Amino acid sequence: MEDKEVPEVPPQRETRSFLMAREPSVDRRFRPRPNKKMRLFAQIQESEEESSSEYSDTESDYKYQSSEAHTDGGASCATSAADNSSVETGPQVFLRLRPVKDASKAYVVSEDSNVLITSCKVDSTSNNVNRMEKHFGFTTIFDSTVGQRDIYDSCVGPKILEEECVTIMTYGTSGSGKTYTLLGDDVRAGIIPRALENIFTMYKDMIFRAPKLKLINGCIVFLQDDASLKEMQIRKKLLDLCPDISAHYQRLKQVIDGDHAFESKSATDTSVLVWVSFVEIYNELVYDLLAIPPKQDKLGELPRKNLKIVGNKGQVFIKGMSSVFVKSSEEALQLLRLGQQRSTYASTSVNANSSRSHCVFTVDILKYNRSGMTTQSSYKFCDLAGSERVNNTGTTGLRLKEAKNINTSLMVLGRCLNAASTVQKKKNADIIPYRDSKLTMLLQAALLGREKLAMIVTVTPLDKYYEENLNVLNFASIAKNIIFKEPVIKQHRVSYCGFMEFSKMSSFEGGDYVKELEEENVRLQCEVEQLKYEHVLQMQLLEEKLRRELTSTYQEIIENNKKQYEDECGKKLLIAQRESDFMIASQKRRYEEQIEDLKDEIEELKNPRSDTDSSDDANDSKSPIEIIDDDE
Ligand SMILES: Nc1ncnc2c1ncn2[C@@H]1O[C@H](COP(=O)(O)OP(=O)(O)OP(=O)(O)O)[C@@H](O)[C@H]1O
Repeated sequence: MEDKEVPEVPPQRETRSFLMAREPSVDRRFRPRPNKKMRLFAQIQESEEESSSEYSDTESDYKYQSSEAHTDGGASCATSAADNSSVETGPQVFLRLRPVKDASKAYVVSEDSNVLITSCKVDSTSNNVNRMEKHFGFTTIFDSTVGQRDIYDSCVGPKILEEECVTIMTYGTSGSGKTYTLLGDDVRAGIIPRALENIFTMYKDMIFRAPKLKLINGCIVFLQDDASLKEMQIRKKLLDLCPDISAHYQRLKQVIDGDHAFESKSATDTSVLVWVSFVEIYNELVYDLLAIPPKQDKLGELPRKNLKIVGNKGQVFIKGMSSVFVKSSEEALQLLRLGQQRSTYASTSVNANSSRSHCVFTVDILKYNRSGMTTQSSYKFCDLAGSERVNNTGTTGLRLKEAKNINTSLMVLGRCLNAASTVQKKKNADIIPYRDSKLTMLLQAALLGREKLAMIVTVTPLDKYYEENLNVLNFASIAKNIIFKEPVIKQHRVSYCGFMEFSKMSSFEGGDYVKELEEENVRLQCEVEQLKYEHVLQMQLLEEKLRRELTSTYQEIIENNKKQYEDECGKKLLIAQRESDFMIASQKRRYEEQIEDLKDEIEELKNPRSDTDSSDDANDSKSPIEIIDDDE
């Protein structure tokens, strides 16, 4: 059908928009192939040479190092394309359908799982073109029954094994499962935790324990002892800020180990250093999600500094971005969680926990070989914020501003992909407009075909999202049509003359032995540095322990004294109480006696003595006893 409708060389081709469904179908299997494939890289290179200093925000103090040898620890920074292959490559575009109740019948997956056929059965689109049956081709389509393990094995696993520079992005409408695909949940680990586990298992025996090499402003730099120590301190500070995920990590690891059998590499002549960074692009501003907060500021309250994306001679980097040295997948995951806590989420009408920013988590792997060659491979995991309808969803205020920024940057991404896929057709190719948004500036290496690009498109197969899904699918089909004829650079290579001074050594007799000794010396120096650092840490821990012990001893003494004092006081109180009871009792007795006396007195007063006497006399007279007075 397309063969007839699309002329091979259209006289005036309409600029395609990823926002509009393409007419009539976009399945590239049925479309005519251009006779000549584009040499995208060459054209871009040319345009970039002209404009490498044009960025509005590229005031960089970065100096691109030439390929000549540096003597002071610098690199001969010849980014090499030695691993180039001259085959045509393009982005891999996968489709993942989210499991939903009452899935729409408008989406049908072809038997070979490569083509999605859409046709509007219900009246969920106003656009007649959208009602037509359309075919969208993908590298692979994962229906809602496909789990996280298979997604990883198809989309990411092979790329980790190939040790290339890869950008993996998730794209889709809000709530369709982009973040779920990348991160997963407590039990269903996503792509990133699996990739980290894969990387650290693969390089298990090669992981270098001290940060001696670092990617600074796009170049691999050898760190002197003090700089290396500083990196260790930064790393410790950040890890201290991270949430404790040990239980969660153990659960995830168990799941991942059950799902995959990652293999370890054994290369005794290579050391591997792993660094991670995490940024978000929120309202067209770039924020570092792994920045150390200024002192006394709590998490969440830190004043966020907007960072600049800098480009220079094909290298893209974020000026001042934190890159953290990690020794295990757990540490990397801890930092990922920390960044996640700091990134911008909000509740929207379609997702209670919607990402309001584009997040890019990068894992840089630096490999130092005994030969003096250092290579770098990077994995960028990019969680794009969901495209949203803003017109009739009642979105207002900050959410509206966010949604507009998200949609604009996604539109620029669509334009870049469109430019990349059409540039082959025009003699004077359009420059890919990657400078029109922060997102595309950051991802330019992938957009220009210098790094591999894998896109996982997520779709919620419900009737109500039909039109939005068509936009997403059109976007995906544009990406799927890109062909990079120019080879993808698999790894950036750097030779470290200042580090090892191999060139000097090789001219001596027995140079190999000296080389080995020299290398051993560097290794030992690093170990000493590591031990020093661990010693400082141990001292700190010891001091802390001692303080705790002293505190508990003194607390015990204080408690004992208090108890003793209370006992004494109790005794004294008892004695005083007894004394006072005794006093009261004796006083009472005295008063009672006095009362008795007084009563007697009263009695006496009531019955005076005279009466008594007369009565006595009367009694006497009556008495039969006669008193004889002897004296008389
Ligand atoms: N394949 C899936 N299987 C199970 N649950 C899923 C799947 N995809 C998405 N979900 C669930 O759907 C919800 C929304 O997913 P998620 O947050 O990943 O969407 P999103 O595309 O990142 O959205 P936003 O762009 O708004 O951030 C989550 O609760 C997630 O667990």
